[in-house]
Amino acid sequence: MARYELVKRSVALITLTNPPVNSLSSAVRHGIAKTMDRALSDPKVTAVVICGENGRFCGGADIREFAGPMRGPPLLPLLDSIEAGEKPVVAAIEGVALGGGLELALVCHYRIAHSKARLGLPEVTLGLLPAAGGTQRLPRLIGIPAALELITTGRHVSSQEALKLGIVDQVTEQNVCEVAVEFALRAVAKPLSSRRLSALTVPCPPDLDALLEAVTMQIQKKARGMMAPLACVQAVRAAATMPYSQGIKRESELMATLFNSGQARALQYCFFAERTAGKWTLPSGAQWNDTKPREIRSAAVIGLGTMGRGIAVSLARVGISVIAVESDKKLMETGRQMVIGMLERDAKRRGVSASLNLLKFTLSLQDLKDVDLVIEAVFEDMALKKRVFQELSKLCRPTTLLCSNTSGLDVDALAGVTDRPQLVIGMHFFSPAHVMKLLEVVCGPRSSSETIATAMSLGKRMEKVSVAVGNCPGFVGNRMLKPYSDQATFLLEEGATPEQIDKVLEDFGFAMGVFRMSDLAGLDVGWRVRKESGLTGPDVDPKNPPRRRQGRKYCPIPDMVCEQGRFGQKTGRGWYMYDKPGGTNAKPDPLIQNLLETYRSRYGIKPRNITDQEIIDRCLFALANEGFRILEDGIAARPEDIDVIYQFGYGFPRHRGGPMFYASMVGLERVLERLEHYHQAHPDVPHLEPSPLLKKLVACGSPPIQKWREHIKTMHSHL
Ligand SMILES: CCCCCCCCCCCCC[C@H](O)CC(=O)SCCNC(=O)CCNC(=O)[C@H](O)C(C)(C)COP(=O)(O)OP(=O)(O)OC[C@H]1O[C@@H](n2cnc3c(N)ncnc32)[C@H](O)[C@@H]1OP(=O)(O)O
Repeated sequence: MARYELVKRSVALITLTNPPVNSLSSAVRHGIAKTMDRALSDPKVTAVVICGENGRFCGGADIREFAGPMRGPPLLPLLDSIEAGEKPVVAAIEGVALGGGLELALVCHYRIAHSKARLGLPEVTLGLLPAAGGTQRLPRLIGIPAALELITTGRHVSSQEALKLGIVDQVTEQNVCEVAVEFALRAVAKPLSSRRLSALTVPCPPDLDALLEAVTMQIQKKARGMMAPLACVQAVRAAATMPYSQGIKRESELMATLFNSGQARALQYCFFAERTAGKWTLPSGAQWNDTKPREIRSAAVIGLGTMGRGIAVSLARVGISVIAVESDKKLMETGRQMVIGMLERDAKRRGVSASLNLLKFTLSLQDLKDVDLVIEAVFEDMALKKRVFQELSKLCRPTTLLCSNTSGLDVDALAGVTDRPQLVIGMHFFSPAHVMKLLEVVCGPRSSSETIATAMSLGKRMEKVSVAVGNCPGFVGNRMLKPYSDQATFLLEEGATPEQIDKVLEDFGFAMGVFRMSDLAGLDVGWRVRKESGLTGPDVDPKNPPRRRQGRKYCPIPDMVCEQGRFGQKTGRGWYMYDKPGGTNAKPDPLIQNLLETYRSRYGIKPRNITDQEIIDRCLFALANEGFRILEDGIAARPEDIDVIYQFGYGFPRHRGGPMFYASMVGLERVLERLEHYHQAHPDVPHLEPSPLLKKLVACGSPPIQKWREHIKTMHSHL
């Protein structure tokens, strides 16, 4: 796990060998301890270079080890002993030096980085802090303000920025090990005392308290409810105000409070969930690592509404030539200007030139005959989409992939009107598509494995987190949204207000509460869907009992809000009021309060005091319950996929893991008991009836989330 070689007769070259990222597992720590002892005790050795195999210095502590008992040499004393050694040690940083990897580099007396390397202390993103001396050494090296920013955000820096900040001593484009060995030879005669960071005094800004206060306030606003960034601030404060020996104790104490916290577990779960999500398998056995995706050089986007524009930008900025189609000249011109503006702003932010030459705008579908892939993003209307797919099927060459950006319609029905159902797939982007990281890849029963591989790989190329899901109304994300938002509107009937519910959900950590989100998305979208499905509007049978539709409970309040022309932010009124149409500053509206009071008195509902806990339980357990049904229906392959979708598509707080992880943390027995309780109180709400899978898991002793799949295995997969 650490290879030892003697090079240039007197330099010990220690290579970490733990692919893929050379993480500091117990075996690697053991290897470092052994090889360092050998180097320090061999009189032939005058200097040491530490590097990592396969072009990566070190990706930090082995995160998988955090879940079990700690074995092997502890990292902190091991690193302290490297720094204290009497022979110069040089870190040769290639690829990454992250977390414990950078902490290892910081105890080396010199650091040489390759020009393409990235460095950082990302522990905060895992709910932790850099607890192998990072919070004490980095401020001593680069000062409090810069260290505070890097440690509290977990941001990676390029080697060029690291050089400017003073983190590394030299950046090279050559072989970094060879450069480091030469450097080490030159360092042999030089004194080491000034190179031991723990012995340096911290350059302390005069306004330390004001700085720490400002950063704390920023964190409370941006990373609401998260413990780790605040603990990082306290650790850096210790570096500024205490000698190293005390600061390091404070660092360990703060780490101890974070280490076993639910937030750390959730964030580490998210780290692995995100990586697992891309690994799809079909019932046929075809899977992500044995199916070659097609190369996509050219694409077309049909429809230049909000979604189409964002999709066109996402494609063009990764070098794919795009033909954008609109049906009307005026709409096409507006779309063209918007896409060009978005692409230019995006390029400016990234410091690259905008790839405007890759864009073409047209009114004719005929222009699409030679593209590799088409993404349809027209209005959410099945008849219209079918017409488009029929035309595409006639026009495009037989090998062109046909994708739909539908947010919930039947992808297989679209496949059915084409001559190539195996090349049809859903690519469900989230709005705004050039910003949101999530892509649901909706696999129809006839989508071929090559088509799935191509859509997944295209998602990755567009820097999306892509999740393969099965085909059912609403797929995963929007299907789960219904029970969640239904609970919120039922709570309005019973006595809650939109602002109360939103505050509870936002305090839980959601980026936006359900009503604010609905105002942003536009209330008319759901209204149209409800009208089309006969839940509201003129087609509803007047004999239908009030507040019941299709044999179950129905809350007409959202329809009543829409009937008043209140469609959300775009009309300046929705669940809230805004300064103007398009405004974003939501204020409670007395008219909504009146509407709710009138509604309750019309139906004889006596409003009651609803607790925050009830709001959380009913909204989130209904959400997770549908997630269990999605798992048993085989629409998502694993709970991790659902959680990734909710985090990246619906603003679920990452430090809570996602709806399924949250349910597992609360305890499945409690989720089951609460659902049973609420279903008893509302027997006409089927979404509250506990799913068979939830019951089965509880009956099996509530296994950890990573084991749920074993209980779903026998069920049918729709992927
Ligand atoms: C009361 C009790 C008190 C107890 C106190 C206990 C004290 C314990 C003391 C600990 C000392 C602290 C040490 C340190 O401060 C803590 C850390 O270092 S935490 C780790 C910090 N590092 C990171 O966050 C980096 C994470 N990795 C990445 O960002 C990326 O993987 C990468 C390195 C940039 C590479 O990216 P890619 O090339 O895209 O590759 P992947 O991301 O797909 O990864 C490939 C593969 O590797 C797995 N992996 C990556 N990093 C780690 C890791 N650090 N540990 C384990 N595994 C890792 C990843 O999951 C992928 O696996 P695969 O999917 O292929 O199975």
